[in-house]
Amino acid sequence: MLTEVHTPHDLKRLNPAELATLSAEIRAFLVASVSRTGGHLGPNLGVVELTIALHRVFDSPHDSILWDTGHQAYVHKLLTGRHDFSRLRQSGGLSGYPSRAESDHDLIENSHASTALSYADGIARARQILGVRDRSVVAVVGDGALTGGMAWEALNNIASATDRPVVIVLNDNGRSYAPTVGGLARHLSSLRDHREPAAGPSPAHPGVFAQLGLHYIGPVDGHDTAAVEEALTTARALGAPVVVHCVTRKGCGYPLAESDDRDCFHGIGVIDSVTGQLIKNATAPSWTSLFGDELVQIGAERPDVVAITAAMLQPVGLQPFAEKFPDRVIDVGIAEQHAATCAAGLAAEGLHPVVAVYATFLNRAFDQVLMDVALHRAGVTFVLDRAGITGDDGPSHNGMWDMSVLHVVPGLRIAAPRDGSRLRALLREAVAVADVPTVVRFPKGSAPEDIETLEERDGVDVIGRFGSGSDLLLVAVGVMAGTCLDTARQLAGHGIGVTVVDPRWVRPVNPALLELARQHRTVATVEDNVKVSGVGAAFAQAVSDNGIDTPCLTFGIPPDFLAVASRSQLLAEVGLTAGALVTELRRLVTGSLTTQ
Ligand SMILES: Cc1ncc(C[n+]2csc(CCOP(=O)(O)OP(=O)(O)O)c2C)c(N)n1
Ligand SMILES: CC(=O)[C@@H](O)[C@H](O)COP(=O)(O)O
Ligand SMILES: [Mg+2]
Repeated sequence: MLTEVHTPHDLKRLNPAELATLSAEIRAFLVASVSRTGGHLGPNLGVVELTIALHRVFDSPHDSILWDTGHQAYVHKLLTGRHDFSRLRQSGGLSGYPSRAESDHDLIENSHASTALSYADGIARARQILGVRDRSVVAVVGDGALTGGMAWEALNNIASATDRPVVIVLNDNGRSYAPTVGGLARHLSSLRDHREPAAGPSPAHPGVFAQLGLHYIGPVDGHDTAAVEEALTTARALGAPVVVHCVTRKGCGYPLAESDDRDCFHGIGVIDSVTGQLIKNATAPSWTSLFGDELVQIGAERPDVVAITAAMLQPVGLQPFAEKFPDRVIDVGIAEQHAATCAAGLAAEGLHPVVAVYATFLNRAFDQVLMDVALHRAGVTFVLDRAGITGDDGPSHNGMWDMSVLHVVPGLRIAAPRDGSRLRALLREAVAVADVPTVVRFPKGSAPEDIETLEERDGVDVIGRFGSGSDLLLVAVGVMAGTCLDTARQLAGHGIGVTVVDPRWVRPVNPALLELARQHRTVATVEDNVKVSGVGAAFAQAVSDNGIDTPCLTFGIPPDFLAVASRSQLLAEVGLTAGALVTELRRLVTGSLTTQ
């Protein structure tokens, strides 16, 4: 059946029995394929019937179907002619999120949660202004995404006009990774319990959506294609903003996922689809686990240390801390802005909060970090996992902007550990700071072997000396230390003397680093962050401000979005490999040496 569906129109002619067969085939396909590649299996198993119903009732791409976060759009991709999932989230393969380059059925590529309703409001307003009345706007939003503040800013606007229809499909499976938290989760649960057989436009119980003035249809069994179709048909005919509350199960139809109380196989690696076990098990400990382990030890010594997650307790490594100190972990939902300012409140009362988020998601809380935390000199520590190029999770998941945006925050200190031992040490140093915000950032995956310090210079670690002379000072930022040591070894082979240093704290600039710059003919900084206003730029500025005439070279990620590919492929693409650095540095250093 699935092989015969190339466009949504092919769905419209299927009878209920054929639709049931199609659902089963899609589920089998997802389990088989995503087990082989990794990806968001649980969320997509939960929206099979919902997506089929959507594409039978609405006429994409004439009608706009928006996916919040977009990690649950695999079924949408299958129904819009994209059946080759063999290279999912790999270079040349399908993106793990909607992608306009792949299809005109895809509109939102940003995989940051809680944005779809704002897009929907904008599209609906544009169509009203332009007099376009025959194109529906549908936004699929999860219960987790609905815990994000932006979603409520949008709801407030969508509810502001009864003649500007937006169909909001609430995909309520009761979970983000873990069960969704807060008053909203409780309210949705109460709406689910008032399950009404008919999907009438007026609620039997005026829930929050009805109170806002939105029509409410539901709760509807999100795994009953016919029931969802009926509700969507009613919603479409209303010609007004409406919430269709679909109750679904994450991982539906795959018992290993449905019964997984950790996260219902939210995002899996390569697994054995029969046992559910990870096949590619990393050997070295992950950065995340090292952070989580050290924080537990700190928590035992420091009763003032508390931890905050934005609906990602397990992915950011706070599970062990939560098990040990259940009263000192706060899950705010997908609400990074609230997390930052709530942390400022916690700090104001004398606690030391550790806010653990993925680097890319802290972008969302920049103003809160700047004004609510730093302006108030609050001792909050932000731990940024997935910092730098992550790669396969797409352009909006690379954690490549944090050191640029955070460099303008007065007083804020940034640490970039080069290995697990430095992570442990720098985390301790960070939580010891009570009068300014601190940041510790590290990449996805396994931590490298420890890189020992040859000599410590007032906080700057000299980690390598190669060849003779002081031709080049190579400043390695965090995880780039290994690459810089490889680069230095090769440069020495070409007669260039290199000192490799790790500043550990990259903001503020350490005076000892300036002194080292003074002692070398050339300086180069290498960072897994956007070049623009990153560590290299700030260091070059400091060198200049201090009247040091050493030429400074900056190596980082170019300020552009990166395509879907592996981390290693993208590092090569942006020239952050030893080979590329050697070529570039030989040219630049030799050139600058000859002019001196
Ligand atoms: C701003 C932001 N923070 C965190 C995440 C990580 N994240 C991706 S999906 C997800 C849970 C989404 O839950 P829900 O919206 O209910 O969708 P479901 O997976 O249940 O279908 C989270 C926290 C994100 N994508 N964006
Ligand atoms: C969709 C989303 O934002 C998360 O599920 C993210 O994809 C997880 O990333 P990791 O797989 O690196 O934990
Ligand atoms: Mg959910």
